[in-house]
Amino acid sequence: MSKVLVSDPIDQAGIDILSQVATVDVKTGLKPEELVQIIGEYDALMIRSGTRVTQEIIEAGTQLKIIGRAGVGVDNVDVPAATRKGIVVVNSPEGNTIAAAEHALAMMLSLSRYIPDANASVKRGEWDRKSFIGAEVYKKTIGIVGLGKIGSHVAAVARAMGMKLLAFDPFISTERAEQIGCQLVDLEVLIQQADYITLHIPKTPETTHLINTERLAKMKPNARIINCARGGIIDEEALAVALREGKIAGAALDVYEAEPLGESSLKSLGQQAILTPHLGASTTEAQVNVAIDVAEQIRDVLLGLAARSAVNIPGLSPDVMEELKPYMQLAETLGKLVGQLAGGRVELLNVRLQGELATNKSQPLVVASLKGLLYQALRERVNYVNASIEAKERGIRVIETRDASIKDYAGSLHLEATGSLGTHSVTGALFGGGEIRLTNLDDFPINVPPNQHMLFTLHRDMPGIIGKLGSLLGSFNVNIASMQVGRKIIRGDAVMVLSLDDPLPDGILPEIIKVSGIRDAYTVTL
Ligand SMILES: NC(=O)c1ccc[n+]([C@@H]2O[C@H](COP(=O)([O-])OP(=O)(O)OC[C@H]3O[C@@H](n4cnc5c(N)ncnc54)[C@H](O)[C@@H]3O)[C@@H](O)[C@H]2O)c1
Ligand SMILES: O=C(O)CC[C@@H](O)C(=O)O
Repeated sequence: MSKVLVSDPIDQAGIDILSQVATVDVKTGLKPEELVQIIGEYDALMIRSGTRVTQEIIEAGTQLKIIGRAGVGVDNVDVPAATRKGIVVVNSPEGNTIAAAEHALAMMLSLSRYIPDANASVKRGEWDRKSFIGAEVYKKTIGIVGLGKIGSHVAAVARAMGMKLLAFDPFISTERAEQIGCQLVDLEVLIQQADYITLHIPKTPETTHLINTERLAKMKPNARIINCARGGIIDEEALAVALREGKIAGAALDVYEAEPLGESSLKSLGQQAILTPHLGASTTEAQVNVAIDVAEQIRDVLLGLAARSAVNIPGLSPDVMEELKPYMQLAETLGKLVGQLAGGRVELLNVRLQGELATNKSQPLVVASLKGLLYQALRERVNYVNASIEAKERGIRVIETRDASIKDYAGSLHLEATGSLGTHSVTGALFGGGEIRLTNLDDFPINVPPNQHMLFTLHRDMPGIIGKLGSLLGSFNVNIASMQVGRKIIRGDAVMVLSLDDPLPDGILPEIIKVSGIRDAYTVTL
């Protein structure tokens, strides 16, 4: 019989499902070294946010087939390490949506009416009605940063409470925002106009310290900010200073840069700060939802079936998967690339299967392309199961075409996306050993393997440009790993594709565009 280790507190409903097919050991509060010691016995590991599943634990898990995260965020799992070992990582993308949204709303009302402090004062035996004069949310402006599942539910409730709704989400169409009743605005506008700012975004390099000293300084003095998303999106030190100096009126946090929250200047603040210990998902309903959702997937995988919400491996039957896997990776890579070239707000994605590939089933490749396209917005929350629904909800129109007559390579995949930066296209094929090659960019022939950090320029094919760009990158200490020019005619328009060893530093892109002959430049992280 299979063995499952449950290393965080999980609702009994989940344990009951696992027990149908496995021996279940519940061992919570294990130290990392203890987990490393015992994980080798188990076929599956089920966790919440308390267990950090590091590469070391994954390496020691020689029998592991699946890691189940009873919740949304898989930021406590080394997903690339699990993927390398063929371990499926599953989550529950929606099980705690309502719980987290309601916690954010509860925080907003608690901040407005000083409920935690008023409650404490009565319990101390006081009857102080003067110190807790609150503010109404009715007719106030709420600024929602991140209009995904949780942000949308917050919007619906806030709207019903008579609030004016602003939202910032660079990956959501204006139409979708309007459907939800939100006016889509720039982050800076939201920051300056909102009375309440609530964050519902993933933590990514772009969102880390999104709320910093400068942005806090631009908020209204009566502004109140709520973070029930991820710690580190707000710079906690900067927030404590802004609250202490009265630059903003209040903050409610459920998540922290380091959890549990240790020494922190936030703790010494008065009623303008409300702190909860990562309780967003802590409702009976949400815990039952996520436990069932994830336990069912662990059970299915242990029975040899597909998982419905795998973060890293699609829920296709093994034979289809085996055949399509290299092309799925190609599609995902091209999706990531074209999504960034077209700008976040993609409206249209055209997926064309070419040559021999045209005879294949297109649906898995379309899904993989969408998963890549949405990765920047949704990170680990987008998977092969929800990619199509997420795209639909974001108003992304998908067109699938096939052209068996295009035979530049045995089989190739062409993606064209239209977004806020215009229309861009990229084609890719698989070379010997399944190696991915980018073979065309915006109709210019190229032949380059994808790289984690890439720079693309559109320029006039004339002497000196390559040298100038190389020197400029050198002056910013950026090392070029490889460079290729694609052109249709000599001294006409051309594209340059550079693979870089390092990410491009902030502020360099405008400098690149200033180089005489360069018309446009795009940076991409794969
Ligand atoms: N406190 C808790 O216990 C708890 C519980 C559940 C979820 N969460 C967290 O809440 C957050 C939102 O979850 P969700 O289920 O709504 O996710 P979601 O994927 O449905 O929505 C996230 C939204 O953020 C947008 N986004 C991405 N990058 C952005 C950026 N740079 N600027 C603005 N918007 C951006 C995306 O387009 C998307 O619409 C996540 O961080 C999740 O981990 C916390
Ligand atoms: O397990 C928890 O309670 C945290 C849940 C939440 O942060 C999530 O990512 O789903």
